[in-house]
Amino acid sequence: MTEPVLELSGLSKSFGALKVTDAVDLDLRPGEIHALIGPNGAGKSSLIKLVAGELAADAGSIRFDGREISDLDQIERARLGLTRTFQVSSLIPEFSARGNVMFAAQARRKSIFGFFRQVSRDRELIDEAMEALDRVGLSGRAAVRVSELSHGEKRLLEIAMALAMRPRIFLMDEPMAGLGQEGSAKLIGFLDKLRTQAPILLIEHDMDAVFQLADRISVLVSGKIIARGTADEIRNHPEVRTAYLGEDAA
Ligand SMILES: Nc1ncnc2c1ncn2[C@@H]1O[C@H](COP(=O)(O)OP(=O)(O)OP(=O)(O)O)[C@@H](O)[C@H]1O
Repeated sequence: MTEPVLELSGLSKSFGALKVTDAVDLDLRPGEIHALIGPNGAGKSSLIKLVAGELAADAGSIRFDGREISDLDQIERARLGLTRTFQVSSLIPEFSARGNVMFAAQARRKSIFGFFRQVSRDRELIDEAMEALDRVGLSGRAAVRVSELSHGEKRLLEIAMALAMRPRIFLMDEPMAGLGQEGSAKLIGFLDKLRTQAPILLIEHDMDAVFQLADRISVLVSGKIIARGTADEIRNHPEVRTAYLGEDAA
């Protein structure tokens, strides 16, 4: 079997008395989409933050490309290609779509951000940004200010920014949120192709998207993985139907 790119074992994190991550084992293999689902407050975002280095684990290990990375900070992990997809809230509204992607491309080069004027003259960064925008179908909107983009376009821009970071894996926290039917369908098609570039750990509440995309699904409840399997296995899993899918599974 192919070696996992990311491997978590016994990962644990508490906030005071609240165990948000409880001895979690999880891996991500090349080419796959591994979805992490669970009710609100189950600890999904916290798990992604632990992997990205935004939170420090209390116990357990995180191996990336076979290397233990628990001691590395967020920036060091980003340099290895382990980054969380940018959030709409982290976009710079007064800059163009292209300007935002250029920032991401520059961050990858480890420079401290510096002045945007300098960045904007860098031909290579412009080309990289345009290529990433083109991949998500936004090249026609490159010069448009972020504040003038639609919500769906902003979500695609986050992915373009992630692409510019040249990640080894994608960590995505609810990429479908706020997208209409058309936007979701477009993004599902895109993520389906994106997995061949880098595997995706996907947190998503849109179960149609999860069932369409995920090779494996892990179900997190109160910080613990209670089930793992293919879409069919999870759909028919009695404990998952009760704990999470509820009436949707009926
Ligand atoms: N920094 C923090 N300090 C204290 N408690 C926190 C902190 N971050 C998260 N929590 C708590 O940890 C629990 C898990 O939160 P988390 O955001 O990881 O859940 P989630 O599964 O992503 O939820 P949702 O689906 O609603 O986004 C929640 O009860 C939350 O209030």
